[in-house]
Amino acid sequence: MRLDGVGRRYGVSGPWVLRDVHLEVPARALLRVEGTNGSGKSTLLRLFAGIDRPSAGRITGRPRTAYVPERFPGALPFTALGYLTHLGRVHGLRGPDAARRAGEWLERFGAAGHARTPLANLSKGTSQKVAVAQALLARPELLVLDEAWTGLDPGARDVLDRAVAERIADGGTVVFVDHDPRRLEGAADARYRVADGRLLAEAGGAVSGAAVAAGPRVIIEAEGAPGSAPDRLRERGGQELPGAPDITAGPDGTTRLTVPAVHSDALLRALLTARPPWHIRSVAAAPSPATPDDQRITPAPTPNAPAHVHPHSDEAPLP
Ligand SMILES: Nc1ncnc2c1ncn2[C@@H]1O[C@H](COP(=O)(O)OP(=O)(O)OP(=O)(O)O)[C@@H](O)[C@H]1O
Repeated sequence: MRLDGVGRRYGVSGPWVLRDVHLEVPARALLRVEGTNGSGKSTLLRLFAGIDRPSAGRITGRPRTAYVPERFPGALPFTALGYLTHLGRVHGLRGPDAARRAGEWLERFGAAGHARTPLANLSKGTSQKVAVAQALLARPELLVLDEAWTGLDPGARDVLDRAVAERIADGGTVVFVDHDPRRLEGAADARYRVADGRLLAEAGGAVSGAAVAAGPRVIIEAEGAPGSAPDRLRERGGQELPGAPDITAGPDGTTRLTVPAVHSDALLRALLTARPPWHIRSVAAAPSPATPDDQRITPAPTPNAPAHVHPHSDEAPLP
């Protein structure tokens, strides 16, 4: 998708909230948008999402897009499952597929018990789970998240982190706004700031998703507790873990997970906080043509976390 000279103002003579935005949105990338309150982030995300039109310039090459708005219209006359099934059909899924995926996402977010609850009666957090699930249902090529983590419990926040990694591993692009600087910290391929109506590229971003995939990689050797068998992880191709690691058998019964370096912290966190937790044996830079030696960069346990972490009871188990 491409934005050429895009501007937006509300009303014919209102002030320009955004002006002269030029951006090529790459495939397979995570883009972060920052800015102070009222700077125009949500305005930009609504344009990305295709639910608003620019007042100037044009947007071309729109992929299949889904959007989690900053405020979810919760008073619609549906149950949670009915709403998600309906949205699945709107996104082009066949009836039975829509209902199945709707149920799976409610389950994944720990909200299956509210499948038959009317949207208007859901708690704020459960309502937010439904808002996020509707966007993930149809595996969009472009996923637009406007403060989508707000109100989610820690387990659901992890599920969303993993879903973001899955979309990117699947070749998609995710654009997100979040006021917490730790959200997906270090994982964004590019960072932008909206200020004074302009979209500015921040230093440290602007690396393409393809560059992340081809860039430095980290090998984690970990030992799974019974019940988190490596085979099950491998069957799923690691798609539900941060960074969608390649998973193979390591030495001495360990599991070897190879992941782009930018996702390694998130992956370590997911392993250490799994129920039951994984034991990290080693973390090493993957050999590359430039650095042929497999340099051990940290022995087990990792310096920032004990080898065994007793996970918070809200943490989601690994698949
Ligand atoms: N529908 C609208 N009609 C008129 N003005 C609007 C409308 N939507 C947004 N604005 C104005 O556009 C400006 C940018 O708003 P926007 O919601 O995009 O900011 P934001 O960066 O997302 O803010 P926040 O961090 O508080 O969510 C604000 O001055 C806001 O009042």
